Amino acid sequence: MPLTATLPTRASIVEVGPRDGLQNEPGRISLDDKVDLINALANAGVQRIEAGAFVNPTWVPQMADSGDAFAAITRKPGVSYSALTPNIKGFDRALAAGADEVAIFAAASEAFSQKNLNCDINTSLERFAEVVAAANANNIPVRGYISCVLGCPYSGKVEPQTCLSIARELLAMGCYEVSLGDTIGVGTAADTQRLLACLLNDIPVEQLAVHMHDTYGQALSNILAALQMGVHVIDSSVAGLGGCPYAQGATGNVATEDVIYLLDGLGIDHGINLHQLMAAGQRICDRLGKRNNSKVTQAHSARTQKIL
Ligand SMILES: CC(C)(COP(=O)([O-])OP(=O)([O-])OC[C@H]1O[C@@H](n2cnc3c(N)ncnc32)[C@H](O)[C@@H]1OP(=O)([O-])[O-])[C@@H](O)C(=O)NCCC(=O)NCCSC(=O)C[C@@](C)(O)CC(=O)[O-]
Repeated sequence: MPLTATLPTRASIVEVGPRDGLQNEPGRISLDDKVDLINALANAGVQRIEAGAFVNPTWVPQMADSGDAFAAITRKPGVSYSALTPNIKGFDRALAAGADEVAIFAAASEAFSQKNLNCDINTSLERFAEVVAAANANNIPVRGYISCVLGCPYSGKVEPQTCLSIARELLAMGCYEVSLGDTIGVGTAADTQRLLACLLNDIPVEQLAVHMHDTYGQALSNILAALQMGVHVIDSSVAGLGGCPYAQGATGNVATEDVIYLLDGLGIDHGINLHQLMAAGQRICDRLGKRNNSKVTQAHSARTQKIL
């Protein structure tokens, strides 16, 4: 059977570069650069953009100006601009900023929960339930994340069953979708299949997304494994920006440009203009003075000696 026969015909990208990407940048990022990146992503056709995080600013200083970023972007009709909200204080800030959607983020390991949220998993879920109730009251959709689904930087192996029970709780409290994060990019396609096989016993595929970091170079094969199992919402970060401040050595998410190239090759619709996306990714890398981690952009610029 041809590979494409088993795949979805359309996929949706959740662009996390302005949040997951920039949160890990060591240097200062100007508000103008952030806003320019978010606008450029929307203009390239990205319809779901995680534009900031209303977390404790002493924990993640790069996200401290998220309210200013939301105020300064040019909102494109049809685009959802979302933000991370770890607690009710974060939700109130997101609401005031006009976020279209918020995201709560649990971990599949106690050790990571403590490092990332300063509390255990149960306490984090109690806080999230408050956020979801407030979001429901304001008609704001809530996305749930689970970090460390394929391994934890502090405690190692994570069982699919643990992820399933947290996913069930996030959905039961009112999340419309759960994004499965391989936060440290250690999983392989076989691990991804095992995890999804467990979750799909109980959760409709429409409620799952994958969020693959590329530390071990496995992200695209993990995404292909997920597509083969019907998952069609994929988180990615332009130019492969990022990492996780609480997972030392973890590199960025899979580059959005590389996911788009894969989807194009598989004949899966996505609605994003690859050239505009590459230009947006290169511009933020130039401004940050860092290497572009998109293999597609690297190949393209080696061939043409320029972007665009
Ligand atoms: C959960 C907390 C807030 C607990 O942080 P805490 O320090 O335990 O909070 P607290 O309740 O004890 O409050 C301490 C101070 O922080 C303030 N505060 C408290 N909350 C907020 C807020 N929302 N916004 C602004 N200020 C806040 C609060 O008002 C107080 O201020 P003070 O009285 O001292 O002046 C903290 O641990 C935190 O912000 N964690 C988030 C860390 C983070 O952003 N990590 C990266 C994102 S997760 C990730 O990258 C994984 C993901 C999603 O991408 C998926 C994947 O890759 O797998």
